[in-house]
Amino acid sequence: MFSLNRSAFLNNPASISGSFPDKHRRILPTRVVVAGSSNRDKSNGSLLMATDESTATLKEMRDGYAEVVDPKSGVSGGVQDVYGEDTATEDQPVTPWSVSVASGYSLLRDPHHNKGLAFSEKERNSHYLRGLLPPTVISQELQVKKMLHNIRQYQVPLQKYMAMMDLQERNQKLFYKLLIDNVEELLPIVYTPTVGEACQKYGSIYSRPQGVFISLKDKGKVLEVLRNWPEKNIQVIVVTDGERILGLGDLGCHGMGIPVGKLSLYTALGGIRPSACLPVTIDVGTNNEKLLDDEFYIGLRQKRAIGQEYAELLHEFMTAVKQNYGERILIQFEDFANHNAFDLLEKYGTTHLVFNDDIQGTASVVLAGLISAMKFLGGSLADQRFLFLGAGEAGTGIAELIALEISKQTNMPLEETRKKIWLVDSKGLIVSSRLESLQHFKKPWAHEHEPVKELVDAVNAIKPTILIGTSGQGRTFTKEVVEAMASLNEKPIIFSLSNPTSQSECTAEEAYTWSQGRAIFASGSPFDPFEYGDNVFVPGQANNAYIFPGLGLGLIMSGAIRVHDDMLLAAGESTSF
Ligand SMILES: O=C([O-])CC(=O)C(=O)O
Ligand SMILES: [Mg+2]
Repeated sequence: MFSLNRSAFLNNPASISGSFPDKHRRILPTRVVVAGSSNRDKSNGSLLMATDESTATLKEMRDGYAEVVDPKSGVSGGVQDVYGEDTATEDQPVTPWSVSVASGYSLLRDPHHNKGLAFSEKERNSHYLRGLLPPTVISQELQVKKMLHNIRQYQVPLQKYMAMMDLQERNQKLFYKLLIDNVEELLPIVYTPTVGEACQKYGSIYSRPQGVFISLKDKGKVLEVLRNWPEKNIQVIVVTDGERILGLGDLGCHGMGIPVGKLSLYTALGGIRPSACLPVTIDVGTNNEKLLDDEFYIGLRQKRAIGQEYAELLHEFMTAVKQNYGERILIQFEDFANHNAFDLLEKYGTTHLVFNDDIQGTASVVLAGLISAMKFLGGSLADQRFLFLGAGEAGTGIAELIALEISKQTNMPLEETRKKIWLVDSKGLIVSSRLESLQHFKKPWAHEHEPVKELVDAVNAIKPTILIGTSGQGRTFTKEVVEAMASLNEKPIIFSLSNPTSQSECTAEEAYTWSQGRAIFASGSPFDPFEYGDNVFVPGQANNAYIFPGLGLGLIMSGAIRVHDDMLLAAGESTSF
C-alpha cells in the first residue's frame, strides 16, 4: 500500500525534471497510490501521510492507474492516472516522490522489511502475505541457524561472500543478526580478506547494484544522483574512488565492495541504522589495463581523470553531500591513492565532518595496539624506536599519531618526538638528503642519516624496537628481517598491516617461527592461532575496523561537525587494553 504525498514533491522543486510521457506514466506510478481511508490504509496507519483534501481518494491500483473514490460521497468509479492529480496537465512537471509502505509481494522483495518465513501469522494477515509464503512460521533464530549451516557448506570464501551479499539484498534483518551473532566467523567474509577478492572479481559476481555510483558522466548532476537514492536520512557515507583498494591497487569501479563492507560494520559493530549508511564509489576511470580489457568490468572504460577534472567532480560531490544531508553528515574517505587522500583530507577537513580511514583510522588502531604492547614490554612509547616499511597513508598517518601521543605523554615538542620514527619507502630509508624529491607527506620524516637502500640494512642501522609494515607489498618482512629484529630485541614488536592476507608483510607463522616465539605480532587481516613449541600464539588484528564504527558512532551521537586529532588519540587510547 502506498501513498502519494503532494507536499513532499511540491516542496522539492529541485527534482522536478519535466512531465512524464504516457508510456512512463504506465510504469512509474505502480509504486504510488494516493492515501485514502480503505482498510488497507488503516492497517498500515502510521506510515501513511495524509494527502491534500482536494486530492481524490484512490483505493485500488492497476498498472499505474487507480480507481477513483470521491472523498465526500465515497462513490467510486473511473480511473485516474495518479500522477495526473487534479491540477496537473501534460505540460506541468511532476515529480514521483512518494512515501511508500510495502506490502504483499513487494514486501517480500524489500530487503529492509522482509522477514521471510519469520513473518508471524498476524503480519501475514495484515501485510497481504497470505499465500505468498509457505505455511510454516519459523523464528529468526532458526533462520540464523539455517543460513550459518548453508554458509559453512561452501568451501570457497568468495561463495560465502556471495551468499552473504545475497542475504543482505534479500533480508537485511537476518543479515545483520547473522553477522552480529557470528562476527568472528563472518568478518573475514564480508570484510578483509575476502572482500578484497570480491573487489577483484566484482564484475563477474555482480548481480545487483549496491550503493551509489557517481561517474564522470554525472558531472553537473551529482545532487540529482544522490537524490535517486531511496533513503533521505543519511548519517554516514563511506566513499572510495577505487584507486588503492586495500593493498591490491587500482580496481576502479570494482572498489564498491569496500564501502559496502565498511558500512555493514558501521551497523554490525557500531549500531548505526543500515538505512542511514550510504556506500559511494566515484568512478573517474581506471589505469588498470586488465580491467579496461575485462569484458565484465562495470566501470567507465577510460584512464583516470586527474587534476582539475578530478578535483571538480570530487568538489561537486562534497558540496552536494552537505547540501543534501546537512553539516553533520559523516564522510569516511576510503582507499584513495596517496596523492588524492592527503589532498582531500586537507581540503575538506576544515569544511566537512570527514576522516580518512587509511590515514587516521589505521593510525588509531595501531596506537591502541602499541599502547597494549607496552604492557608486555614494559616502558613507554617514548622509550621505543620505530621503523616503518611503507610511507604512504597508513605509514605516515600512524607515525604522526604516535609522535603526537608521545608528545602528549612527555611534553616533548612534536618535532622531537618525530625523530624517534623512521620510514622506509620504495627508494630506501627516508633521510634528509632526499628531502627535495620527497612528496610533502613524507617530508616530516626525513631525518639526518646516510642513505640506506634495503629494509634489512635499515633495521640494522636504526635498531628499531618496533617494526611496522604498511607497504601494501606481501612477504617483504623476510626471514632475514625478522631475524634481525629478533637479534636486536628480546620481544620484537612486529605489525604487518597490509591487506588482504596476500599483501601482509609476513604471516603470523613466519613472525613467530623466525623470532623463536618471541615476537609480539599483529596483522591487518586475520591469521589463525599458531602452535609453536608448547605454546599457542593468538595473533592480534590491528585493523581500522576496531576504530571506525565506534569513532563514527561517537561523531554522530555527539553532533560533531569536525574531526580532530584528539578524537583519534582518544579512540586509540580507549581501544587499548
Ligand atoms: O579494509 C581494511 O581491511 C583495512 C583498510 O582500510 C585497508 O587495508 O585499506
Ligand atoms: Mg582502507
